[in-house]
Amino acid sequence: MRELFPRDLGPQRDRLFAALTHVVTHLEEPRLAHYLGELGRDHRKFLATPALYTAVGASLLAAFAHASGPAWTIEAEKAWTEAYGRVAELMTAGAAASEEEGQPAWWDADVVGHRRYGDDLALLTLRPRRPYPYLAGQYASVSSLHVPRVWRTYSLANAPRPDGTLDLHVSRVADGLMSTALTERLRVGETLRLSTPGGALTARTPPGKPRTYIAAGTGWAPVRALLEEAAEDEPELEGRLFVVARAKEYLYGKPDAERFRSLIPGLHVTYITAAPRRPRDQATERLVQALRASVNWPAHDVYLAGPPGFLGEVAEELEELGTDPARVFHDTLPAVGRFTKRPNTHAEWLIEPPPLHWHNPDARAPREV
Ligand SMILES: NC(=O)C1=CN([C@@H]2O[C@H](COP(=O)(O)OP(=O)(O)OC[C@H]3O[C@@H](n4cnc5c(N)ncnc54)[C@H](O)[C@@H]3O)[C@@H](O)[C@H]2O)C=CC1
Repeated sequence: MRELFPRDLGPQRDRLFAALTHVVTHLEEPRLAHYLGELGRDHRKFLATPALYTAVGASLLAAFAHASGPAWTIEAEKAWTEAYGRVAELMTAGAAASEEEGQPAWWDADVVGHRRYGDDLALLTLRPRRPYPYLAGQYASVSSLHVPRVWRTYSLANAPRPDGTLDLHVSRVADGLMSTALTERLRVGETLRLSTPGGALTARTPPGKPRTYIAAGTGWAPVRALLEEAAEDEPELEGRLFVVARAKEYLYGKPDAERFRSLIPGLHVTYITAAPRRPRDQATERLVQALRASVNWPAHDVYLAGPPGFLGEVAEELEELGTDPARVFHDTLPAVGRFTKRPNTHAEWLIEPPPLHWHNPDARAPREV
C-alpha cells in the first residue's frame, strides 16, 4: 500500500493518530457513525477498497500488540478488534452509498484561469468535466500531479454558476508543497482532481435576521461565495462585512466587496489592514477594536473565515461582546505554515493536541445550529 501515500509520511502519521483519537473520544456520540460514513466517502479518492481496510486493520492491531507489550491484554485486543471492525464497516458503507448514488470517487477539473496577485496569492478558475454539486461556503479537497498523492482543502470562492466553473484562492504557505505548486507552477490547461465537497459554513440565517461576515486573508473565498449567493437570494438583508488583510496590497477582494455593497444596500463594509511596516497580526488588533465599536451583537449571526489562530481569537472576542456562541459559524482548519507547532512525541500530542492536519469532513461544521 506504500504507493498510495505521499513521500512524506509524517502528516499521515498525525492524521491516522488524530482519526483514531477522534474515534476513541467520540465513541458515545451518535454522530460518530455519520462522521465515519463521510470519511469513507472521502476515502474513495484514495482508492480504498474493502480488502485494504482488512489489511490495514490487521497491521494496526499487530502494531498495537507490538508497541503495547504486556498492556495488550485479551480484553484490549477484543475491544480494538471490534472497534476497528465497526469503523471499517461504517467507512465502507459510506463509500458504497456514495457509489450507489452515482457519485464519482473524484472530479477531474481543467484549469481555465490562473491569476497571480503579488508573490503569494493565486486565483484559480477550474472547469470540472462533470457537474460538481456543492453549496456556497463549502470547500473541496484538491490534488495535483505536481505533488502526487497529496490532498489539501481549499474553499470554493463562488456560488454555483450556470457554466459550472469554480474559483479557488490560494495563498502560498512557506514550505507548503501544494500551495507553492498551485501558485507558482500550475498552468492553464492542466488538470486538478477534486474530491467530494465538504464543510458546513453555509448560509443558515433565517430571513430578516441580521448577520456579520468576517474574512481574513483568503478566508475571503467562502465569504465571497456566501455573499454572491445572498446577493441573488436575499439582497434586502441587513448586515456588515469586515474584510481583513495583512496589508493594503493583499486586499484582493475589494473590487468584489464593492460590487456586493452595491447589490446589497443593507450591507455595511469595512476594510482592515495592518498599518504600513507593522506586523500582519496588527490587522487583527484593529479588527477587534472595530468589532468592539459595533453594536447589537446578540442579534447577529456571524460567519467567520480565516487563519486558524485568527478564528480562535475572533470567536472568543465575539462571545465576550455578547454574540451567541452557537450563532458563530466557522470551520475548524488545520494550522499551516508559521503557526504549525508539530508535537514530536505522543505524550506531547496528548497534553497539547495540535490542530488537526487532515481532511475531516465534520471539522468545518458550525459548533451548534
Ligand atoms: N473557511 C475558512 O475559514 C478559510 C480559511 N482559510 C485560511 O486562511 C488562511 C489564509 O492565509 P492568508 O491569506 O495567507 O492570511 P494571512 O496570513 O495574510 O492573514 C490574514 C490576517 O489574519 C490575521 N491572522 C493571521 N494569523 C493570525 C493569528 N495566529 N492570530 C490572529 N490573527 C491572525 C492577521 O490579521 C492577518 O493580517 C489559511 O490559514 C487558510 O487555511 C482560507 C480559506 C477559507
